[in-house]
Amino acid sequence: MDFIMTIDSDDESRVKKRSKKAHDEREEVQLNADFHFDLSGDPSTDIFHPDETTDIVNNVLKPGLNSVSVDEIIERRKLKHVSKRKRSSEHSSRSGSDDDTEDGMASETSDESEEENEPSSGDTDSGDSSLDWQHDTISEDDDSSSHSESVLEADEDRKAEFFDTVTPQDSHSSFLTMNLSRPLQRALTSLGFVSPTPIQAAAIPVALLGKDVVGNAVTGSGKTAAFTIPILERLLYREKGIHAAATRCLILVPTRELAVQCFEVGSKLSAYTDIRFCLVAGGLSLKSQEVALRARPDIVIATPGRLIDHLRNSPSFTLDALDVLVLDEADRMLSEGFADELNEIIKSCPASRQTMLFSATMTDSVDELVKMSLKKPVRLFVDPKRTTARELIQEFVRVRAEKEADRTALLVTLCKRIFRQRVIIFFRSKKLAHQVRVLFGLLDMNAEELHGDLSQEQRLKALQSFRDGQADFLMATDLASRGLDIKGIETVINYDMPSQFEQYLHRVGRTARAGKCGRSVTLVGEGDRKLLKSVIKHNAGDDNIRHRIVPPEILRRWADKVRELKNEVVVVLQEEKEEKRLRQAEMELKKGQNMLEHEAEIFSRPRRTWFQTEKDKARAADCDSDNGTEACDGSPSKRRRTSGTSLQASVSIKVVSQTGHDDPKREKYAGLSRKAKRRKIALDAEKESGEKGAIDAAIRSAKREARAGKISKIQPRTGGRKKAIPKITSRAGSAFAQDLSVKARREGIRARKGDKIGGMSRKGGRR
Ligand SMILES: Nc1ncnc2c1ncn2[C@@H]1O[C@H](COP(=O)(O)OP(=O)(O)OP(=O)(O)O)[C@@H](O)[C@H]1O
Repeated sequence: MDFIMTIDSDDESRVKKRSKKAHDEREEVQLNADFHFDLSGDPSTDIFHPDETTDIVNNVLKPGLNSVSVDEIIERRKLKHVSKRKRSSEHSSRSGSDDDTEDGMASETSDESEEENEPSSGDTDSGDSSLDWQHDTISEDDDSSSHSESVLEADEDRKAEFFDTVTPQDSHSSFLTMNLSRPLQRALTSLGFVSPTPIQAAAIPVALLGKDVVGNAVTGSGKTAAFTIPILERLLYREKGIHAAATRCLILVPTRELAVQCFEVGSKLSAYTDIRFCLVAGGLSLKSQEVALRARPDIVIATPGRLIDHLRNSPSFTLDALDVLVLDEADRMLSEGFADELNEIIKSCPASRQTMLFSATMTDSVDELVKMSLKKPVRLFVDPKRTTARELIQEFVRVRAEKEADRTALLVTLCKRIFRQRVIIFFRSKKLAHQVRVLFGLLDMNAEELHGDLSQEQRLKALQSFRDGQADFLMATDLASRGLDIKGIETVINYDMPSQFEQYLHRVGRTARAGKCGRSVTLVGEGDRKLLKSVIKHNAGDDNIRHRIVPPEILRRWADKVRELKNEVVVVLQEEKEEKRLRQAEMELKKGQNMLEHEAEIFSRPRRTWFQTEKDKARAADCDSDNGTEACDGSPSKRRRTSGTSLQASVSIKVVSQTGHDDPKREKYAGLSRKAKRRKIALDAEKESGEKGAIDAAIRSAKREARAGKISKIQPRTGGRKKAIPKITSRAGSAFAQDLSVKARREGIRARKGDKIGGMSRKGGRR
């Protein structure tokens, strides 16, 4: 069978049209004659020898310390370079030589365009036996896959027992048939959302039933709106007024960028409502978040660490009135070592909540999380097999073992000649992403970077610049691989193959979103054979796989250029480091001055606390430093293993406690009401930790006093006749006193203060 297509001009037409020149520049691409992999070689190498830059880059980028940006340093270097060249060209013209030009790049480009008009003869990878490569790949895989598929089937049966089988009766091809309130309909129209995506059509009615949901669909399929719409619909019916204000929904996401994005989507969808959101992400001002949380926003969108910080240290903030918990990109949160944080947060939520868990990829640890935190969830796997979007064309460029040193030149060649704008490039390490960004800058290519070595401010700025089209390239680590929705990304380039297939899916999922076309290009090293097989196997389209070959003579030209700039990159990094040191010294000075001036005030502030003890924290930090990883970025397998172990440990504790028998704590408080249990826990805590326990208990009690009623609890109207407040005890009574998915013909009705739900009469609304 022939699976891999040759790229010809027709194929290219699926990518957004570029200038004719750019189009003409595309190389002739042929199938590889003898594509052969061995399992050695690591594509994730430095662009330079590691010794040359390790120290420099490791120490260069620290949050908010650079007074002079890397762009300025690059410009400075370029200027120096140009004037040097000018001098040497003057010198050579004086000496009668005409073999050099004023600007190296100009000569390079004109030379290259001449060359590009020539047929690309001499391709080392040309030939016609790519079928063998493909055939070999698929047949090997088939043997092992039959076994794994039967294991999967057994797994599916096991899961079927655990999940709810509710299926919504109507299939919705339009939002209009979902009976959503008018403010929501208006927002959907203004966003241009006419029909729900498959995951939205499946999830919204079920979520309105109040069921727990596990949602899985391919990247870019609209999962964010799938959980936001039902939440907003419900909140329109919440009780209102100053005493009713409470945080009723919590959306947890793994990265700060995703939190910001989710906040934007939520704000747009709630534009015509009075529902208030609050963004609680790390890296942003703690103080202003505290102030915002004090006002008890309806929905909090948070990253786990920062949320815990507020739970522990913002006295008025509590999750006691929470009705809905959303875990978005749950597998990423677990793989990034947030298992303990998630446990802590879930413990702080009322058991009566509705929980929705969404991700494009599901892992075993997510299964465990589902088991421990969801109640008989409805499983909505819109796309059961792990696949890419149908509209995605996936290209692969082979990097032979002996050509690994030219990987960067290969990337530069692709970006100079073919993929020139709206390109996101993924790297395994922050260091490499930064180096290549500097190199692109020196090559006059407009690039930004996005990874965990930058301050939050720098990260958001880079993202905005790329969104706005000011930067053509975004150099990113896997920090950006999840969930980010940037309009019009044409190409995703994987500088190196990620270590896991899920990671690959998320990376390439940054393009070809919401039914649009897109292209991914992956540089495949000799050691990536296994993953390449998975990718080809899970390809969703019919003929979406391509093998691209870069003409070697052009590659050679760019490789020379990259080598030439090597020292320049090192100098830029060195200058950056010096800038940073200077800035740090300034900061230390400022810090010292502040201490002298405000010592009394600073020491009078209460110490912030954390859910882990200092010992636990140190242990976790030790693990991190052993693994050479940093939170929230990159994802070397070792860290993943550690997190996995930690999750398993915490999961096993939790699972035991669910079964009930081996948990002494559960035995101790068995049979008590929730309120009595809390009181007892508070007393115990007080006994255990003396004064600190007393303070904590006092805070808990204050929070309890300030807690608002549940959404459906009707408060007496002020000024009017008092009505009896219905006592609601059950889960269904709290958040979903009625099945909101079946409310008939009530479009256009806004919830009003005092309206009743749950089958009770409504004032001013047709039912
Ligand atoms: N019903 C709809 N009609 C048209 N466009 C939609 C609809 N729902 C969502 N979109 C658009 O689809 C894009 C992808 O949505 P979203 O980011 O929610 O996808 P996702 O499934 O969460 O992706 P990922 O798995 O990568 O996080 C967004 O630009 C969004 O505006």
